[in-house]
This record gives sequence, structure tokens and C-alpha cells, in this order.
Amino acid sequence: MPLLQVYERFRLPELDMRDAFLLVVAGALVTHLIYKKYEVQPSSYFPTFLLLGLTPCLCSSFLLRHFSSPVTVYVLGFSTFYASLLTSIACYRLSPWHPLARYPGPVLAKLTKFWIVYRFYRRDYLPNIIAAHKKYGDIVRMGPNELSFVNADLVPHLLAPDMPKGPSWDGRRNPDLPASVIVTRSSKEHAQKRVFWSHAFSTTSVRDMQPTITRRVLQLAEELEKRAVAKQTVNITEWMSFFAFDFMGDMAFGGGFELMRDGDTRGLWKMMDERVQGMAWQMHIPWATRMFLKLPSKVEAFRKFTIECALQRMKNGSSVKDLFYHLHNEANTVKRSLTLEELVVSGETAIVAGSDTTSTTMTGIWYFLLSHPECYERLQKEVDAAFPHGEGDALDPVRLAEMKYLNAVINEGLRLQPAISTFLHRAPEQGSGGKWIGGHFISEGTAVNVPPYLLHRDPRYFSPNPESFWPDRWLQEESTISYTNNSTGGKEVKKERRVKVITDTAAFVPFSAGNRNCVGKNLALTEMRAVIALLMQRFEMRFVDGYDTRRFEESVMDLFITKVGELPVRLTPRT
Ligand code: HEM
Repeated sequence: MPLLQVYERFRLPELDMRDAFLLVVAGALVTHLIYKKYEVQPSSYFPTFLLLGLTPCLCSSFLLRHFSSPVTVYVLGFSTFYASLLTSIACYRLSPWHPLARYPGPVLAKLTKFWIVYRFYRRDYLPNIIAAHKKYGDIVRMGPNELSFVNADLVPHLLAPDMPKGPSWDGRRNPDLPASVIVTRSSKEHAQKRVFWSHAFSTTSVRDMQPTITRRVLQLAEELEKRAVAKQTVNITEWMSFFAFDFMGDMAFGGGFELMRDGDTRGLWKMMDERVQGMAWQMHIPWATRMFLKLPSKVEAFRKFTIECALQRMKNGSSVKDLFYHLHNEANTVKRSLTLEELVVSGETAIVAGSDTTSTTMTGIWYFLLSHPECYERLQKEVDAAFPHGEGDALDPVRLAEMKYLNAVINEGLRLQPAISTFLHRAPEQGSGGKWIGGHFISEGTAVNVPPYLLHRDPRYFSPNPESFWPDRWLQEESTISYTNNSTGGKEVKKERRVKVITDTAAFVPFSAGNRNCVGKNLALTEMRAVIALLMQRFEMRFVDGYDTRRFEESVMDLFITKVGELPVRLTPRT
């Protein structure tokens, strides 16, 4: 019995059974205190082993003289330890002493992060956060240490330079690899990395990318034309995705993705999809990331593919000033260039951040236009007026940027279906001690969150009809609304009145805000304008016969990135 011998040898003080159990409970309470004070991350294996392995083991040893079997001792000791630890954590989180005690929220959300994990796993976080804000107001506790804010006045402070990315972003990166710009939490490091990206997506650089955009948009139109002529149904979701993926492949690695030409024969799109789905819930338990990465998944397969692309791009070079050109510092604009590993994670980031977001947004815009034929027609007229028949393709970026209705349609699509719907996640800088935001003290261990979807549909910021697709809200200052008045003895009278249109751009954050906003915004807008205008110019588009639009609406999911289901349409070439 080696443990008994150890016990004998070191002659642990003898405690009666009650005191021995109390000691185990005390060990659990001290462990909780240490966790709270020092924020020991479970990914720090040694301290975790000391606190969660050695402590219960040592405390349980005082029970050895009371039971004949050491197995019984350690099962009882460990169970008591963990039950006490979890009870202590739960009581503290629900207690009036917790720093976020005064904020209302769902009880399970206050208790554990596993509530958010479960909601993302079930893909119903969006309806839950909507319901929570409706019930509790503008500021809701959506996690043990997390507050969600729906208040446009506070957005600039919540997304300020001194509010770097929150802890959930640690769950979106591989801790064994360099952090790409989007997951870098330290402000200093983020600024160093952002320089490369800012060069890559400056107005001049996006202009340099124009030939690639033009080539890919024309290719998209040609592929769709083949299907239109063959009278095939086209899943526009798939084609927007293939386009965005091929284009980001060009940008990040000088090409190599040919989904529009070959289809998804290598399963690249599926790989990305699986990655997005897994990350959606894993990111909320960042301490488990390392463990998840050990499991076989498409994340690794996707990584291998991007390494191949990066090596190929380095070997072949490129005639185009792509993202790689800037990140590899081929123009010598910054002091150092990125290492191969940094280049690979950056390329991966560009593909994940730049393709799903753009394609989901464009698919959403097509859905809104097709379900509002009057808007479709008006946009087509604007395209035809700007690019008259026979005078070339609707691809001139300068003219497209000036088209008022086109840009209003894009804004309205971004408003109603933001690519990141519920999670602009931030926390005070480590070592800052915390930050006051609009009378609320956000301590260092607290994360804050801004859900664009909720801001975008809030009648205080977008009115009238915040839930409706109405591009004119971006163009008009006043509008006429109809209402019924039954004050005259119960008889309903239809009336109209002029109202001020509220379009509060402070609440419009599809690309986020502050110095960690979307660095690819200009590129995304340039791409989207070109795709929408050219397809409008070339085709008549409509839903397939008998299509029930609820199918699309029900397919929209918040997987951190918004994902949409199939959108089957029929295209007819315009003569
Ligand atoms: C419609 C298209 C797009 C939307 C709606 C979108 C949205 C966003 C949002 C909301 C963020 C900020 C996340 C946060 O604050 O936590 C972001 C960041 C970012 N986006 Fe986009 N994005 C789009 C297209 C693109 C494109 C085409 C690229 C090109 C590679 C790109 C690259 C990035 C990068 C690198 C970041 C991180 C920036 C940083 O942390 O400094 N995005 N995007």
C-alpha cells in the first residue's frame, strides 16, 4: 500500500473524519480564491495540475485512516473537492458580491460559460440574446463575467483602442502558432501587425487589386450564363461563396482556388464550413482550445492546404500586388517581413475573414432584392442608367461607388443581416486595472460584447420599420407612414403622416468600429458593388417557382459568422 506508507512516513496529523472532510472543502475554497485572484488558465498545465490534481489528492490523504480502501478515499475526496469547488464558484457568481451582480441576465448565463457554448452548439444564440435584451434592457449579463451592450452612445467606448479583443478570441487561435492580427489581444502587438494589413487594404492597394476583381466577377457572370442558358436552377449561396473563396485565394496566395471552374472537388469549402461551425462554440471555452486541436478535424486539413498555398506563392511570385506581397513586405514599406508561419496564419485569416463574410452578405442582398421586386427594378434601372446597354460592363469602381441606390441597398443588406451578428467582443487591456464606460466599471476580468444585429434593428436608431428591407432609409430624411385611427367612435380610418427617418450611423457597425474594425472593408465593398451591378446588368433573376421565402429566413444561423442556407434562383440572360 504505497500511499499508506507515504502517509505513515510523513505522519500527517490525525484528523477525525468530519475535520478531514472539512479540510477537503477548505482546499476547494482556497483553490477557488487562487483561481479568482490569479486567473490561472487551464491551458497553463502545471499550475492547473497543482490546483486541480495535487490539492485534492493531498487533502484527501487525511481520509486514509478512516477507510480501508484508498480507492474509496480518493473517489470520496475528489468528489467532495470538486463538488465544493463548483458550489463555491456557482454561489459566488450568483452572489451580491460578484462585480456584475447588479446586471440582470439569464440565470444559467450568469452561472456558466457552458450556457453560451450550448446555445452556439444548438445554433440558437441569436434568438436567446434578442429575448434577453427584450426582457432585461440595454445591458445584460450574458456570461459569468460578460456584459452585452445595446446602446449606440457607448459603442465608441466599448470598441475603443484601449479595449482590445476579449478572451473568447483566444479560443479562435492555435496557442502553438503565431497569432494573426484578428486574434491578437495586446494592443501594442495588434498595432504592429495591423500596419501590414493597412498597407494591403489601403485605397491604392485595393485599386491595384481591381484587375483581379474584374477577372473574377466576369468569370462568375460567364459561369452563371452557362447555367442560365441551360435553364438550370442556380444556388446563389454556393456561387457567391465560390466567387468569394476564389477571389480571396487570389488575394491571399496569388491564386490556386478554382471553385467556380471546378466546383468544390477538394472539399475546401466544406473544410471551411466545418471550421466555422466548430469554432462558433469552442471559442467560448478558450482554455479547451489546445485539447480540441488535438482531435482530428478539418482545421488541420485546412491549415495543410494553406501551407501548400503559401509555399507555392513564395516559389512562384506574383505579378499582382496581392495580400502576400504586402505581408511579405515585397515593397519594403515596413521594417520587417513576416515569417512563413505568420504568413500562413495571415493567409488563413484573410480567407476566413474575407470570404464567408462577403459571400453571406451578398447572398442576403440577393434574397432581400428578390423578395422586394420594386427595389430590384429600381436598382436595375440605376445600373442601366450608369452603364447604358452596349457601353461596357458595370465594373467601373469609381462609378459604382457613386451609385446612390446600389450603396443604399448594400448598407441595408449589411444592416439587416450583418456577417457578424452577435459578437464584437472586447475586454480592458491586461494590466490596465479596468475602464469606466458610461457609468459602468468594466474590471479587467470582465468582457463586453456589442451585438450588431440588435443595434441594427433597434427602432431608436433605425426608424420607421427597422425590421424591413427599405434602402430608402439611407437616402431620405423624411417618409410617409400609414396608420389606422379608430378614435372616431370605433370606426377605423386609414391615415398618413410624415415622419423623420432615423438612420443613426453610430449604431451601424457591420464592419465593427475603432482601430480593430474590418481592415478589408474597402475591398469587400468594391467586390460586392461589382458582383451585384454586373449580375443585374447581365441577368433577370427570380426565385424558383413556388419558392417559400421562409426557407431562407429559417436557414440564417449565427455561427459567430452568419451562415445562410440555399437560395435557389432562375437566371435569364438580358438581351
Ligand atoms: C461584407 C464583408 C465583411 C464584413 C461584414 C466584415 C466584418 C468584419 C468585422 C465585424 C470585423 C471586426 C471584428 C471585431 O471587431 O471583433 C472584421 C475584422 C477583420 N476583417 Fe472583415 N469583414 C468583411 C470582409 C473582409 C474582407 C474582404 C477581408 C479581407 C481579407 C477582411 C479582413 C478582416 C480582418 C483581417 C479583420 C481583423 C482586423 C483587426 O483585427 O485589426 N474582412 N471584419
